[in-house]
Amino acid sequence: MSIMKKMGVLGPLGTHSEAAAQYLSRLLPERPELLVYPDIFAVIQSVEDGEVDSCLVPVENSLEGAINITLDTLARSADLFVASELIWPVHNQLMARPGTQKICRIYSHPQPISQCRGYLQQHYPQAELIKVASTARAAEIVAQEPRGMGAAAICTERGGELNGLVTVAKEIQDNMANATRFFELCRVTAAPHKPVGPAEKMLVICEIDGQKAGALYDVLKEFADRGVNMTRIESRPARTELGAYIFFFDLEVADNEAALREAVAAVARKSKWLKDLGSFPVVRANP
Ligand SMILES: O=C(O)C(=O)Cc1ccccc1
Repeated sequence: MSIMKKMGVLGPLGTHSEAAAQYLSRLLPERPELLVYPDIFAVIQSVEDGEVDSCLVPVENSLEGAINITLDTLARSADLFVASELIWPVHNQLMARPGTQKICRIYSHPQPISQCRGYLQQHYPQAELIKVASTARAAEIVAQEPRGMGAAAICTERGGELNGLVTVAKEIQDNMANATRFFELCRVTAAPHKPVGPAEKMLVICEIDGQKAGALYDVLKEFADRGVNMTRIESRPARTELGAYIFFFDLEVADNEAALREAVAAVARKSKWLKDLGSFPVVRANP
């Protein structure tokens, strides 16, 4: 009998992350059991600690940009690779306890609060916006608040329903093309599962000497000279000193394996350190 694989996600039940993980898990060779954690740092830690075999964490949203906690944790981790990327459409609902009259406090994860900024300014300009660890946690808090306090959550329909909330307004994100990229992360030391498709992208993280003129240009030139297409660049403070930065490069994997390998090796020589987080397939969800 094989032991069931485990996948960590941001909880409690009913988050966008859980919905995305349910979708991805159906495509995997072995469907994992989902385990929920209270914040993204704890989710990634659970893979590093071997409590779970993998995790699914958000990395970037089409309206709001990078999810810094994921990038910072990936930069510091020595032990993880990206097994797949999932592009997940995000639908935000405004939900409250039945009978809620005047909404004056709105809870959610920081990303949906930003994704719905236009709607909130138009309909609830006076409401206090309260950022919590996840959308499902927001629904839980609203369910526990005394009646008549005017609390609402921006959450998934399932997150609200699991907590007895009803929909006040549907699809309140400012742009209907709102999507989030998630990474499925696994431990390098664990046996990898069969990839869900051919490799499309590669993630490389490195620290470049911020004091040297043209240092970033020199690195980008290594990709450009070899015709390697960079699909994303992101930077985060290295957290060592002011002005030191870590760069995240998404590179396209095509029929360019040798060129890609050479470019990454050349960039490694120009970096303080470089980590190859692997080449991975991209799943575009159509739930
Ligand atoms: O809070 C959630 O539901 C999450 O899973 C985090 C999140 C928030 C917004 C977009 C994608 C993931």
